[in-house]
Amino acid sequence: MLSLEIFYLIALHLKHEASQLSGLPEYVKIVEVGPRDGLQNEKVIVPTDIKIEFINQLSQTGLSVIEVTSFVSSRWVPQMADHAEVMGGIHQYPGVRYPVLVPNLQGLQHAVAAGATEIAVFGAASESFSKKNINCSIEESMGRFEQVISSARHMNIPVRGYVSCALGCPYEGSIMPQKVTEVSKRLYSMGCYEISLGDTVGVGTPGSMKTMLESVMKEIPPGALAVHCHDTYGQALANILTALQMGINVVDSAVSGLGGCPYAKGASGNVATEDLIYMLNGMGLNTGVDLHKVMEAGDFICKAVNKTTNSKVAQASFKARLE
Ligand SMILES: CC(C)(COP(=O)([O-])OP(=O)([O-])OC[C@H]1O[C@@H](n2cnc3c(N)ncnc32)[C@H](O)[C@@H]1OP(=O)([O-])[O-])[C@@H](O)C(=O)NCCC(=O)NCCSC(=O)C[C@@](C)(O)CC(=O)[O-]
Repeated sequence: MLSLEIFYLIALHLKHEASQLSGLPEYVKIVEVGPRDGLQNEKVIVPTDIKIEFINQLSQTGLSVIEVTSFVSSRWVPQMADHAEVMGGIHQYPGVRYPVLVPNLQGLQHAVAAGATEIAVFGAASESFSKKNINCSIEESMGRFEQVISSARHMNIPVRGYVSCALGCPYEGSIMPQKVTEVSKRLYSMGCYEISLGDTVGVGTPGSMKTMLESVMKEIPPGALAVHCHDTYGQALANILTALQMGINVVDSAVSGLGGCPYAKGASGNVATEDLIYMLNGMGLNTGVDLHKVMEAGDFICKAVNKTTNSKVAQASFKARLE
């Protein structure tokens, strides 16, 4: 029988077993995307006060970046229609940044009016996905992002850039690493401080991750890259470890493994933040995030949306508590 104490002793033991893997960063920054990516795909509209409470709980876990909502069309993503209320309603804790997704100038204006001080634009390495997700070609999206990034820079608003379908597309299948590199390079050249490479459908493996990163890193330093792995095929942690070994130290994740893009059918949630922290703790890598508090926030949102957690760590801990 595995008691809760034993569960934590194992976690602690793993933590003290300092990393024998070479080339890993000492600190890994986690970008929590649960309130945005995690909830955007939920069919039932989550009440605004639940979203606010969820974000406030996450803010007290040690996370330094929490992506809170997206200023997209509510006709396209109804779940994010309360973006202004969420942005205005959360308690902004010192030391925590609260970026929001913005697809165009209209989104930027609304985000700024609601109090956002950091944004992310989101492009894709797949032509079909770009059309399905933001209703324009890659080339058109680059024109829009140029306007958004230039306006944001005038307001001293840092901009992150996403590149979806970095390891595969739900409509086109495999995507050439050169295409991922080209789109990433353009966003980086426009002024994005960081490029988050999204395995939108979660089809990548450590092999394809390595090949893709080798290509992208010819143009962008690892310090300006992040990975964003959905876990559809159970490869997310292995893919993340590959990225860490290649010098990347920013990883996106969602509490309880919530998430998915409404325009990427068949994709499951993001890598669970709890599972990511457990792995990093076990390798002796610092995140500054309290696993227990993250599990509590995960428990809160899962109960609120009537879901079972996708986090293996949360499941194991819950089971241990029952025994
Ligand atoms: C980009 C658009 C708006 C184009 O949508 P469109 O229909 O082509 O827009 P439009 O410019 O033709 O305007 C049509 C209407 O939309 C309105 N509109 C126009 N812009 C906005 C805005 N910003 N906010 C609110 N409303 C807006 C505009 O005012 C107008 O309203 P109307 O006159 O008909 O009443 C639409 O396609 C859209 O909102 N797409 C967002 C899709 C989305 O949010 N997907 C999920 C996020 S991406 C993701 O999850 C992947 C990621 C980032 O996690 C990484 C990974 O996993 O790979």
